[in-house]
Amino acid sequence: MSIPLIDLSKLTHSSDAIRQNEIQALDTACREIGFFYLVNTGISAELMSALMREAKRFFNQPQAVKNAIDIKNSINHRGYGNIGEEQLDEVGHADWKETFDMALDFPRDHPLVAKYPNTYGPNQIPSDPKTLEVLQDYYVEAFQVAQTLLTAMAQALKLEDDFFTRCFQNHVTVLRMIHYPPRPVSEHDNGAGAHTDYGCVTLLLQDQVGGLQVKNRQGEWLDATPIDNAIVVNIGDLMQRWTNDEYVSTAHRVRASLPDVHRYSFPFFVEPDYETNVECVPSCATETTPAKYEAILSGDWIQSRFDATYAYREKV
Ligand SMILES: O=C(O)CCC(=O)C(=O)O
Ligand SMILES: [Fe+2]
Repeated sequence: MSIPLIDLSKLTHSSDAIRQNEIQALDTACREIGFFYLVNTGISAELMSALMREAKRFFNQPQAVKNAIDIKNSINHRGYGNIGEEQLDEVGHADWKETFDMALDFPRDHPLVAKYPNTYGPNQIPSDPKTLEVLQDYYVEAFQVAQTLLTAMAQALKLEDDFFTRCFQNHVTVLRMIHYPPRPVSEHDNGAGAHTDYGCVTLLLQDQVGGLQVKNRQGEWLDATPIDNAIVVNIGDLMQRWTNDEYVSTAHRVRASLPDVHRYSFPFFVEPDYETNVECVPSCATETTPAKYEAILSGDWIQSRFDATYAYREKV
């Protein structure tokens, strides 16, 4: 089985036949592999390359400048993460990558910050205003893509159109920049260890270097070879739980960079409001397959995954 391709523009097409056909293809992809390429996203090639350019500039700054916004100083997980700070595969080795995370910025006096200080709060921002502007523009456009996708998924699952999107009033969607620098020769070869994502869906923009691999149901690692201007989408654990395991959250990893190659990627982790009650969607439970999981608040789930340092276990 290979990684299917979905055309976002067809998911909202005025022709019923074209739209239904694409929603069906999306549904099949979510059930069978939990990964697909998304094309015609509406995000301009210019914005994608601007993001790539700003990431290079950001990570190329002196270490002290990046450390000034170290994620370790943010209780709500925003800012810069140095090489070795994250290990996605508990049986492997720390990931050879540096990161930057941002989400919606909530002022410290916002009631949600008082209630959930580890989830909501201010960003730690890059000092260059151009970098921030591009990150914010991309965040807005990627979020539009996410809303279209989540609407189509609701339609595929025979739910109200806004079943998922209405849970994004105070959402905690994270835009991450990742830099996989050239690495010294070592027997420890992961760029990012095998893991599943813990949120709803992830939209990943990657450069042309390659290295992302997806484990299919046969247990084979497939290369998610870069396609120009396409975004790689995958289902996360929260969506798998929400759909009673109908939609699958699939293990993936990034092979180590080559000794002289830099790789950049931009996951957009789409995660609903903390207080979203995640319980089996009505169309995914039947008499023969009743709901498998207790209802849980989305934020409690995400936090439990954060807290279990090495919990990003490969499941497939
Ligand atoms: O860099 C990539 O291609 C994938 C990164 C990833 O899977 C993650 O950060 O969850
Ligand atoms: Fe991932």
